Amino acid sequence: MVNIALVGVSGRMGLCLIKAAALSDQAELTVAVSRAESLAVGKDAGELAGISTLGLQIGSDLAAVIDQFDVLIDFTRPDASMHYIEICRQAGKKVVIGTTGYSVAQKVMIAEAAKDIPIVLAPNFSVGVNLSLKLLEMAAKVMGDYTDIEIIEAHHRHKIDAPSGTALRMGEVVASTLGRDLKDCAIYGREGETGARDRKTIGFSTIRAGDIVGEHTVMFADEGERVEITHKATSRMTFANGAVRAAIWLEDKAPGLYDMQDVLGLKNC
Ligand SMILES: NC(=O)C1=CN([C@@H]2O[C@H](COP(=O)(O)OP(=O)(O)OC[C@H]3O[C@@H](n4cnc5c(N)ncnc54)[C@H](OP(=O)(O)O)[C@@H]3O)[C@@H](O)[C@H]2O)C=CC1
Ligand SMILES: O=C(O)C1=N[C@H](C(=O)O)C[C@H](O)C1
Repeated sequence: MVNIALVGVSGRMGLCLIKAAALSDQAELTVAVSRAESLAVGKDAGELAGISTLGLQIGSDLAAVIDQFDVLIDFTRPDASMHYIEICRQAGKKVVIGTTGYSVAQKVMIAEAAKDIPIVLAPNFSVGVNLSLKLLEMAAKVMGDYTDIEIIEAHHRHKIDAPSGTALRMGEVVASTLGRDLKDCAIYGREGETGARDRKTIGFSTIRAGDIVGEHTVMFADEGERVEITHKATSRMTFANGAVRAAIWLEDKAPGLYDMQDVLGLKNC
């Protein structure tokens, strides 16, 4: 049994993660933490998530309960997450990170922490998106050099980062398959007199509307035909179940930086 700690429990993902951990027969939720100012502190984690009482009171200090878990799952905000990761690094605890929107410097700090502890970092924990990343490699190999590549993503109105972490990862996978660097070829939106399209660019378009859980399409467009690879998430439980699966997978892993492709065994497919 893997003992799991959750931070950011009152967030959209936090609430789903409480349910996913409670439903798992290989994991147990032993720690639930919110920001000190959160109204969730002191409540029962199960009641907060709208399931049965779990007998687990939500706290506000991860370091104080460091001996009570094996793996931390973090779906919060970049700055908060760096704080939680550092606490785990110092205590030798494993971490699953779903937070997106990190700066380049923050990503370097996560890679540094992974020299001391095992970390799974993934912008998307759904099986379908990780399968899509493999399909994108194939599509890029077959059509990428002669098609226009566009990535379109749609999310709910509360999302604070853009493009989504998943869209950026899709762009990185396509760019690296084609021997390009996403930094040099990404176009983040267009306006005004843009000129004709440069074939080597990868375009990103972002929609923020209503309660869309998460939708991604990558288009490989030629004259006369186009291929579109699309993933649509309709429930956040798909991400939460994937994160709990990653936490269980981490149990016997050595320090290092892993992703959901490692967890699903898709790396060498
Ligand atoms: N990898 C994946 O599969 C997925 C990743 N995500 C990512 O997970 C992250 C969280 O998403 P979501 O649950 O929708 O976001 P929410 O805004 O609903 O939740 C974030 C939670 O983080 C906690 N938090 C800690 N510090 C801060 C802070 N300084 N400001 C605000 N909140 C803080 C809060 O919980 P509390 O008060 O309890 O501490 C808050 O509720 C995002 O980066 C999102 O992109 C989302 C879905 C899937
Ligand atoms: O904020 C979200 O909601 C989501 N964020 C992740 C991302 O940025 O890719 C994954 C998912 O699409 C939902």
